[in-house]
Amino acid sequence: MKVITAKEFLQEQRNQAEPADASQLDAVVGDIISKVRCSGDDALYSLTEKLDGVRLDEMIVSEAEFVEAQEAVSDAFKAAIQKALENITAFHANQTEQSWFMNQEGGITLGQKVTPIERVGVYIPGGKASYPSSVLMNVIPAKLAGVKEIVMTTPPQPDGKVSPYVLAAAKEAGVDTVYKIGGAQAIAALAYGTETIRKVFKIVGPGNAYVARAKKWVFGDVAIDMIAGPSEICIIADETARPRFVAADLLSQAEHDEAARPLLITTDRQIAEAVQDEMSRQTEQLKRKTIIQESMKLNGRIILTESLSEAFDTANSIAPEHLQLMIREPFENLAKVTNAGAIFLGDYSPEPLGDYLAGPNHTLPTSGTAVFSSPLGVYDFVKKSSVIHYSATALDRVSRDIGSLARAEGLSAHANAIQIRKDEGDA
Ligand SMILES: NC(=O)c1ccc[n+]([C@@H]2O[C@H](COP(=O)([O-])OP(=O)(O)OC[C@H]3O[C@@H](n4cnc5c(N)ncnc54)[C@H](O)[C@@H]3O)[C@@H](O)[C@H]2O)c1
Ligand SMILES: N[C@H](CO)Cc1c[nH]c[nH+]1
Ligand SMILES: [Zn+2]
Repeated sequence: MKVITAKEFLQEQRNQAEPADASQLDAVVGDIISKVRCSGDDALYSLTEKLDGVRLDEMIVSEAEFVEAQEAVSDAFKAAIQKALENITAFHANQTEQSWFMNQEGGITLGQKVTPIERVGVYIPGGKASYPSSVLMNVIPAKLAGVKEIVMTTPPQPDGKVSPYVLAAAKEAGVDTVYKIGGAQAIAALAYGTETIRKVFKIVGPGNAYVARAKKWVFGDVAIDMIAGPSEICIIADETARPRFVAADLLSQAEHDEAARPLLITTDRQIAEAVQDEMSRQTEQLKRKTIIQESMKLNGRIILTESLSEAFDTANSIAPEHLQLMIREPFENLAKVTNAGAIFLGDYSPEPLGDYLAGPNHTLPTSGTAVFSSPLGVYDFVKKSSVIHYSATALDRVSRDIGSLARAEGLSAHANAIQIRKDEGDA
């Protein structure tokens, strides 16, 4: 990976404008969305044949396919899914919100009513790898929020089936229906509906550039969780960090995608060199070597800083999806982190722990959006309504003020709705 100073890195970031292929991506995604809107299921079948190389007879996963999947996965996998499900449920249970009401003198009741979104669509990526863990991370908070119907869509494998791991996780998590459709076409189907796929009210879940662009496109017609970009990891390491661990953790995210971004920020040149060596050595042993090497070359950086404080400033300006603190006193320095999707403290809290099993969500803000957004949670699956009740006496007490405000805005019908009640009370 390229070694640069913090100053050079920040300059490099500023120079990075919109990627050159953005308008081409827009054209491809726009075309897919309009095909799905115009031709519904027919478009889904033909796009799946063209883009995934699979001629589907049926897009809904059948009960027999679920049974086949349960039989295909090992007991060890089932046990691991159970453990992950328990931990994710326990963590997210803390996020549930109740409706609340407050009473004020004179017959006033005010409140906030929390209602689950009725129907949600979950996209699970499936192009380069299959992600049963993402099924749990996206479905469990929706279940805890009380969403009535959860549908899932994911690309078919070359044999026309969905990964048995993904199906087994979907069954465990309580997904209602699974569709074998991927990419922008799946997002369009969830957003606008087709003969088979019913329109949902919110779409959640990560995906590649086509999926992300499609979510941006349909936003407004339907709600979305976020625009999730390629995976990112940023590690702050001081001289106490263990190069073998640092290298392994950087590689763990580099293997997702050529566009993944592994970043190391360190105050120590020797650590930088040792991590470089370790990364080259460990990469040789890994299955997804080509993807890893490409990601390290394109987006991997080792950033040298003068001090730990400069390291934190740099990390905060990156606002990474995952931030690992592999420094002498991680807890004591936690307050210095202002922008990060998830923060991992110490040598024994590697990022994959959070990806699979610790409990917090792994769907996190990427591409710097941690400056304004949060991990996926139960709060993403509810909406709130304000509740207002005034008695006749309570309304009478404020009628003059409302009248003044309404007249100031030139809205006499507003004033009238108040005055008419006052007149009746006075009569
Ligand atoms: N943030 C998270 O929580 C999280 C979790 C898992 C994966 N990820 C990320 O999700 C991404 C998954 O990407 P993926 O590609 O493996 O799976 P994907 O399911 O997102 O994309 C595959 C689909 O892309 C479409 N596609 C491929 N080439 C196309 C083309 N030329 N034109 C139009 N459409 C095309 C196809 O329809 C295909 O079904 C990775 O970047 C990974 O890092 C993120
Ligand atoms: N690290 C990914 C999010 O950036 C999530 C994931 C799923 N499986 C493995 N990793
Ligand atoms: Zn990961």
